[in-house]
Amino acid sequence: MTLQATLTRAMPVPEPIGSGVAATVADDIRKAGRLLPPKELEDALRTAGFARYHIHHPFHKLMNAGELTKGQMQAWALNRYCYQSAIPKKDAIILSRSEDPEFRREWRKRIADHDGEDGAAIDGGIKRWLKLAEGLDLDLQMVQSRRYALPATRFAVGAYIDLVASSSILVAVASSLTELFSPIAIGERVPAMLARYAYINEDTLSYFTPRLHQAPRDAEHALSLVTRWADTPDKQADAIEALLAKCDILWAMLDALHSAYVTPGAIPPGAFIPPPLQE
Ligand SMILES: O=C(O)c1cc(C(=O)O)c2c(n1)C(=O)C(=O)c1cc(C(=O)O)[nH]c1-2
Repeated sequence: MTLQATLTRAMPVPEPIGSGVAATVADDIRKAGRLLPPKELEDALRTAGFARYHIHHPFHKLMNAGELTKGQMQAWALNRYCYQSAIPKKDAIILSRSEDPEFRREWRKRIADHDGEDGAAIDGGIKRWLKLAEGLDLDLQMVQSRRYALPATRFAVGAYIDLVASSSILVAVASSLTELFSPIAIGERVPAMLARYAYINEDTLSYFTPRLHQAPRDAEHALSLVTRWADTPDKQADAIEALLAKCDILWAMLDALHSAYVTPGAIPPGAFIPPPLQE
């Protein structure tokens, strides 16, 4: 099935809700000291997380509206490579923190998804992301060096690594729950990119095809663990706050892109400079 066909069967997009709800739900749980039943915790995570998800960011809205220049699209791909390449490292940290072989067996699939398998015979997400970068005419060595990423991108990615390394394993796992929403983001982004940017084709976007089944598989696993492990009101609040912290990390990366590449004259010294006259 083509990527486009897969996406036409994608899930409906929920309406965003006020972010005030997201900000207070963890506090309310802590204050009330009432343990939510698993289904209510799941609903709270979904509602609070989606309200703060990067799908609502102005940079994503510009992208989906077909309003990014090619240089801005390149900046997005180059910066997001930093995130993509850090994902298997943060998953290795999470693996290393568990004593449970069953947990590790399931979680290590995430590393294979990004690093590839069978001596790289099966491409992983990192290689597929580079294919996207190549399709956007970026120099791959420049992308892989990560040297030209924005300072805030590097700080945001570092914050994700620090979060999973320094918190409880519950918080580390809960922080991955933005994956509940990534199929919605991909479902909007891919058809928009194919329709609105002449230089982008399905081959360039092949990164996203496996994500449409990997992300729901991973999110369901993480959600079942979080709803089981969060067995006190404080742990439930910790899980919600972890998801919101991760939303902030994703949001900060897009803030950085918007500030550097949409505002004229704001590219930080040393960061990627789009070639002139690219539209
Ligand atoms: O395209 C997106 O909007 C998007 C979002 C996210 C996310 O929400 O964290 C991930 C991805 N993609 C993705 O491709 C991916 O591999 C991934 C791993 C993780 C994670 O936190 O473990 N998030 C995401």
